[in-house]
Amino acid sequence: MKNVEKYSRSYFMPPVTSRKWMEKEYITEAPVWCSVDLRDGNQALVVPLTLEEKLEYFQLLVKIGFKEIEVGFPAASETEYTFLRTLIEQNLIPDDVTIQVLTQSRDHIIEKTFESLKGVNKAIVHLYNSTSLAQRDQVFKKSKEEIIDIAVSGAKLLQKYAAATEGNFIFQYSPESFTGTELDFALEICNRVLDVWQPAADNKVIINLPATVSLSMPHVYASQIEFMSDHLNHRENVILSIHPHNDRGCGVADAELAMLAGGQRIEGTLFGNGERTGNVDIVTLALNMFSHGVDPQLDFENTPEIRAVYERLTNMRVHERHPYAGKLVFTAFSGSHQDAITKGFKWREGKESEHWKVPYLVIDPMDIGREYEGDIIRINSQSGKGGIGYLLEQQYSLDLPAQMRESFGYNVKNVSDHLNKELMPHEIYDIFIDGYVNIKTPVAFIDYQFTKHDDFQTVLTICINDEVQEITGVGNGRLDAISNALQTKLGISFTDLVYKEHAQEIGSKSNAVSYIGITDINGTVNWGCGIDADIMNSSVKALFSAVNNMITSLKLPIQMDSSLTTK
Ligand SMILES: CC(=O)SCCNC(=O)CCNC(=O)[C@H](O)C(C)(C)COP(=O)(O)OP(=O)(O)OC[C@H]1O[C@@H](n2cnc3c(N)ncnc32)[C@H](O)[C@@H]1OP(=O)(O)O
Ligand SMILES: CC(C)C(=O)C(=O)O
Repeated sequence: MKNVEKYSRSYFMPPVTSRKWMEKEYITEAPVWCSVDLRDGNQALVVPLTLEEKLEYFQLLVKIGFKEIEVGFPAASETEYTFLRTLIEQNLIPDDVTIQVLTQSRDHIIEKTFESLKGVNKAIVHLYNSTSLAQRDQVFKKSKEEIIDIAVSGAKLLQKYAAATEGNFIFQYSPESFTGTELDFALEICNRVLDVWQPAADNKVIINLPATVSLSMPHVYASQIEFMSDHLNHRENVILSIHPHNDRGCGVADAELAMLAGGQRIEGTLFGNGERTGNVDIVTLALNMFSHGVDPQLDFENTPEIRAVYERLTNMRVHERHPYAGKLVFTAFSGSHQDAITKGFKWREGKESEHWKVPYLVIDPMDIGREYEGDIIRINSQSGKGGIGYLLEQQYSLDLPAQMRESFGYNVKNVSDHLNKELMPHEIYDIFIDGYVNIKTPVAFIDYQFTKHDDFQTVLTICINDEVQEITGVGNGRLDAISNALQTKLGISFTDLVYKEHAQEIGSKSNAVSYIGITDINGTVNWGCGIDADIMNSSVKALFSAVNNMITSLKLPIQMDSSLTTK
């Protein structure tokens, strides 16, 4: 790459080693979740949400189970202000939900923020100012002490306005651009704010350490969080919150490691909407926990519905590969994956109380509102017999013999390859019906009669080229008698009959399904299937289908025996 010398690492390692988080294996309990969809998410949209959209989105967040929701930046615009007033005046905030509002450290903005909160029962007031070296030098052009003054004066203003406003207020401070801030300075500014607020057991304060811009690998952020957690004043009365963004594609990893490192609360959004590459995705974080058997305390049992509401309101799209929620994330097109998944499902039958272990599926898609049909096995030229057979079985109650699945699987793949498209279940069904079921050309089955002495004797009525004929045969069973009649009278030969049958229940209809494979003179197995209300008819139709497929594929001339009688 040209210009690589332009870049270097612009984050700060903690002055002392902070790596205890490494010894922990996984997250054992849900953090306090705070949705910032309506603030950080909203401020990143091409067109921010309208009042009505914000109200609907708020209801969605409440339904999912968020107990803390940052509802906006009330001093930012009339919509933001009116939204908050609507929530309060129309009593739309459930008792167990605390709303949060964001403010800069400027007197008139804080004043307006408290004005917007009048009548609220309880709220978190979130104060921020930027602390990074880059912002101090380039944006604020202020010394460290002057930046601390902004934070401390804001902290005092929050106290002043809170004292003059009815309601319970929890204070939160964010050293914005924390990840670009020297750790000892970040610690100093947070401690100076804490010293103003004097948190207590019944008056805890939130310190939120954002990866406003993600600048490092996740282990660095985790060490930064652990350092802060270990050194903050009043730590026992501080709720340590984290707020990762996704600039390096590591938002989820940042959040997970930071939780191991002492983060008790997470600010993020649904599907990772938010500034630039977005905030951390709470759906992924919560379902990652769920996949480890830890209850995330949020309800994502219907992700397709949540995704639909989110997409409609934000006008953003959830990517097909988005963890858990993307349209294709549980879908296997490839043969070996389909084979393992379908075998995994079979293996699990009767063992539903055991932990989930189906290969390739981190969780059971059904647990989050996905469907087995259409969501898991889909067919194209990369697919194999396992998946194709599974679809026929699940959707059409057709349980092909193993060897037939293989042969049919190659046929279906070829069709998909030549058409260069995915095949829907009904198309696969049509290929099966057209190619294997009750095949009537060149030889159509019409009727049979049997008599039994030592052997079975049959008089078989068939039709070739619109001519109805009767032929006879003898065998040690009914099917054997028919098979012999066809071979001797039509001048064809085959061996090794493979046979399978089962009942097919579709709706109120019940049919017998038979599958027959015959081996031709070249050693190739030719398959046929018969479907009929009567089981014997289904077997005979299966045999005729297999024979017809063999005649067609070998281009055999049918030689009628002179002893045939024409009806
Ligand atoms: C990382 C984040 O997501 S932080 C949240 C960002 N979100 C938003 O900004 C969305 C809502 N914001 C707004 O609508 C507007 O910015 C308002 C209404 C808050 C303020 O508007 P304005 O005063 O017109 O403009 P603006 O935000 O550009 O103000 C910049 C000024 O505030 C100062 N400033 C910026 N942030 C802060 C802060 N947190 N505390 C104190 N001062 C600040 C800047 O240094 C600058 O000062 P200057 O005028 O002396 O140069
Ligand atoms: C206001 C702060 C927490 C923020 O949104 C960020 O730093 O990304």
